Amino acid sequence: MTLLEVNGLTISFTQYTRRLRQTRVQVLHGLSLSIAAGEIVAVVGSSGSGKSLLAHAILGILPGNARVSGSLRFAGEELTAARQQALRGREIALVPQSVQYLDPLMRVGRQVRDSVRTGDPDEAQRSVFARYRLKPEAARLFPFQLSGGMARRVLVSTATVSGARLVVADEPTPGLDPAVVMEALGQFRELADEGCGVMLISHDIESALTVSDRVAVLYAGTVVEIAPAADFTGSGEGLRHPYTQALWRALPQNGFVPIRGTQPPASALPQGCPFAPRCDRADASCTATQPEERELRGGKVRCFHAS
Ligand SMILES: Nc1ncnc2c1ncn2[C@@H]1O[C@H](COP(=O)(O)OP(=O)(O)OP(=O)(O)O)[C@@H](O)[C@H]1O
Ligand code: NI
Repeated sequence: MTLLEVNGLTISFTQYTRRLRQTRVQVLHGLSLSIAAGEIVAVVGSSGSGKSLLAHAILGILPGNARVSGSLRFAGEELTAARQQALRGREIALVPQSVQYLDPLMRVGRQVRDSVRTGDPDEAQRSVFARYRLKPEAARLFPFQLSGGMARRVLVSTATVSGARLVVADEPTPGLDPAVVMEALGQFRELADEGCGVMLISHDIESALTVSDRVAVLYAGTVVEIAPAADFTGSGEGLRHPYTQALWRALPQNGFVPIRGTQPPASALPQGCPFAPRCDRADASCTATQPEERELRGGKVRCFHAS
């Protein structure tokens, strides 16, 4: 069953120039993806590609100056602002990037109990702490007293007790102990195996692949490819988009081949394909027009040349 459907999501911000003139900068462009119950979809892409904006749009927590178009559907019904508010922290939960999202002045046990939607909050908090190997005494700690690993467990506890059907996990802060990252990923896999849909936002394609079913690759504010995780193998010949292949080949075990150039900023996008300036296969059609998204070999791609 499709839990989440994002269709043609476009987001722009009003910005003021020095002379107080208003300009609009479009930061997400016609972004589409879906997540089924029981599935982990990794959303990967470099800094500034639009991952967090996508998450915030789904949760309905974009800043007030954002203008949004396109459609969001949850369990077959349109996600209006009112419905987002009703479902947030209940059917749709965010696992934020860091403990900074917890209330610094409230003991973490209380914060987890406050997220419980059905049943006895004390019992639910005790059992979720046991499930994630948090000692009962940890409930009395404040966020600043947690180690990185404990913090991740508390954050995932909050989402778990909420009974959410869709979990949107923004990547753990880079620099987190690899063992802690693997543990957090395992917890998301468990939630998906219990029937949740999980959006796993990550910089780190390699670790995300260990638990994901499909991967959506973001570049300069749009999805350039959606691929089954199994396509990330060998020299990447099963992948569809040159950027995805370049990301794959940039990994140490695949030869560390660097990608030349940088992702263009939202305020200075090229007219055609945003990846064209960095792409070996780009020709005149690529620099003239932005490719539409199309289906290819069980995935999706935005590239004229992919076959
Ligand atoms: N409130 C805002 N006003 C204007 N532009 C914004 C705002 N929030 C984000 N942006 C821009 O939107 C783009 C996407 O930002 P986003 O935070 O989604 O990136 P990201 O992929 O999550 O990056 P990171 O990996 O660094 O977290 C960036 O170019 C950013 O500058
Ligand atoms: Ni982000």
